Amino acid sequence: MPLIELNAVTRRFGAFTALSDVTLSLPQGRIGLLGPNGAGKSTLLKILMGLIPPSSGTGRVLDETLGGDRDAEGNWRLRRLIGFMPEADSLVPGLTGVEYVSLAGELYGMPRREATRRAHEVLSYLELEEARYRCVEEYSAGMKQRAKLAQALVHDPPVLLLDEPTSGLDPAGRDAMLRLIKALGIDHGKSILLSTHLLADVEAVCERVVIVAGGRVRGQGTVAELCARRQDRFRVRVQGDFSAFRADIEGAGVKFVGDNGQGEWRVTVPPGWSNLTFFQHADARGVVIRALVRDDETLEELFLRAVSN
Ligand SMILES: Nc1ncnc2c1ncn2[C@@H]1O[C@H](COP(=O)(O)OP(=O)(O)OP(=O)(O)O)[C@@H](O)[C@H]1O
Repeated sequence: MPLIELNAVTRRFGAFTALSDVTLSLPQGRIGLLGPNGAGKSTLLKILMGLIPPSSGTGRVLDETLGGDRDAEGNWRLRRLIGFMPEADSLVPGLTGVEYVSLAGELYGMPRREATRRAHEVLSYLELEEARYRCVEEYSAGMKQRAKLAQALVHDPPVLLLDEPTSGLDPAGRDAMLRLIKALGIDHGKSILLSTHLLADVEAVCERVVIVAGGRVRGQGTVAELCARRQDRFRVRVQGDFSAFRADIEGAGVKFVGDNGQGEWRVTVPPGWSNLTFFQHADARGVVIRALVRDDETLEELFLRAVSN
């Protein structure tokens, strides 16, 4: 059964269209929802949880339908399938870690004893065992994020929707959070939709990625496929009168992405390119190639290419 299926989902807020005609079919597993701020990621997460309906279009999360005339019971079932970690600070001041997470469990419909038992369990799993009787507002940023993750896990849902889970964390805190999320997927079989504007987060955790920008899906595939679409790039440094050489290799399909005007270039090469061709053209024009080093497009650059076309 697919994790998520969406058919032409559109969401408007007044005259503004936050999501436009989104059609997706995503398998269970760890999926990155990647896009710049304002792309529509949070809107999509809210639709997937049944918090807001689509303006038009239909969809499913596992065996629960979205949209249409969902009854209250349907939305309730959907919320039991899903644990949600919001981006905004959702911690309740004055509560200890255990109280906060058990309260979330009770809100999901768990009996109090069961909710408390699970709260201890998930807090220990998320490395908050020592801190569980301290007030959540005294937690460090990393601990707060883990407490938010704990409340998403308390009812043991098969699906986790995580909105910018590394937001506000230092590098060590980020690594810890990403490691925990990945383990939830791999060791505990959770399906994860990780919404983020950070490609490195997706690379660290996810098998698949959906790129959204301006309310539309701009690309999707496995993280491995995305990496394979990276352009082959080189840094070239030449000496001599290079204008004819430049024109020759341009004619052969080389594209210039950087040029300092003094014979230092960053270029992309066409598929099947052999580096020997650089040297043959250089020879023919009496130009010396001083340096030729591989400098492939970063995933960040690839991502920018995807969202800007
Ligand atoms: N309730 C609302 N009323 C009006 N506009 C809204 C509402 N919710 C979201 N929007 C608009 O929809 C667009 C997409 O917002 P959304 O929060 O889904 O983006 P996002 O990708 O999650 O970005 P961010 O990471 O900044 O939250 C934004 O331009 C936002 O201003």
